[in-house]
Amino acid sequence: MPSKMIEMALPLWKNLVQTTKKRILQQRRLSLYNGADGYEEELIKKKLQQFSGGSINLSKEDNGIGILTLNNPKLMNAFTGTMMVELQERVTELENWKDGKGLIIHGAGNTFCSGSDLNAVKEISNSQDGMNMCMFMQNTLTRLMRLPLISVALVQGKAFGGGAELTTACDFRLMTPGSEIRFVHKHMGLVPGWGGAARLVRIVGSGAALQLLAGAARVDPERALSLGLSEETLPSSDQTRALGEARAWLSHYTEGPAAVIRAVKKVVTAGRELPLEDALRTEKDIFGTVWGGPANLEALVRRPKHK
Ligand SMILES: CC[C@H](C(=O)O)C(=O)SCCNC(=O)CCNC(=O)[C@H](O)C(C)(C)COP(=O)(O)OP(=O)(O)OC[C@H]1O[C@@H](n2cnc3c(N)ncnc32)[C@H](O)[C@@H]1OP(=O)(O)O
Repeated sequence: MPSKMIEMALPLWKNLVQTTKKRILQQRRLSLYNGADGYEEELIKKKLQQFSGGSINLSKEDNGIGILTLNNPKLMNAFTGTMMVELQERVTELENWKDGKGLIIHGAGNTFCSGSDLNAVKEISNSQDGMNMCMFMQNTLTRLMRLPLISVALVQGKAFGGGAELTTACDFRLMTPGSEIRFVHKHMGLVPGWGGAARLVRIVGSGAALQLLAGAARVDPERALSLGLSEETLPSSDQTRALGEARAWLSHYTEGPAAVIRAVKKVVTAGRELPLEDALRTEKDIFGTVWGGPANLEALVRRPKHK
């Protein structure tokens, strides 16, 4: 290659290496487990790739709302191995979507998700694979929960096992008439392993969580509302209409500049996860990103009255 071209390409190459390094470091920071925990990511990814079927699809809309579709309707949207890997890839994509403000997770074929694919689970029922799969999914769902996007699980049909756990990694749950959330783990001789128990306790309290897990209880929209597990029961059970209603519900919270909405989610994430002093310091840092920013300056000129 002529030296002039090398000279031109070198800064681009350096930039690419730096961006990739930054991205990997960010993913590690947002994840829970790494090699020090005995977690072998490449090993479990290779294993999961052997159990294929279905897909996880993401569409990013101009209004800043992403629609993540669990797509394996033949198996009630159960998570195959490749779907677990694809979920991780989609979360990475969402982490890099700087215009994003909200996210709706729903299932294809008018049902949410029946947990992990039992055909795959049978093949990885040994302890090493089980632990690695558990850490893989906890890392992915923790990163999902920490996205600077306001997230909603749209529960149509059934959210069972790992599907019920996934709903708890969202900020909000909306249910359609006739749908149900059910932590069936006890009947599988298990407890949640994708972080669903820890998050459920924080959403509904330890007493209610114990009842739902120990009773493998069916949670219909009415009970979910009274427990605070669901925000609202949508009027429609039709797939397309329900998605429209979920969009409209979410847009009340995502209206406004992305920088501000994302900052709101970040301060709440800090408050939810950190000890008070750390949360306060984080809030100060995030405040600094919006103070004197375009939306703030524009509001100072406009001087709105909040009647
Ligand atoms: C740690 C727990 C673990 C995790 O978190 O990783 C899990 O999630 S374990 C999985 C927990 N989920 C289940 O045990 C669900 C079992 N399935 C059912 O209870 C029913 O299928 C139900 C209630 C979801 C749907 O019942 P319905 O009568 O409406 O439909 P079908 O039973 O005919 O289901 C259609 C078709 O889908 C297959 N199916 C459903 N769920 C799964 C699954 N999780 N894995 C694999 N396959 C699943 C079902 O077998 C039917 O296929 P067919 O070829 O007709 O048998």
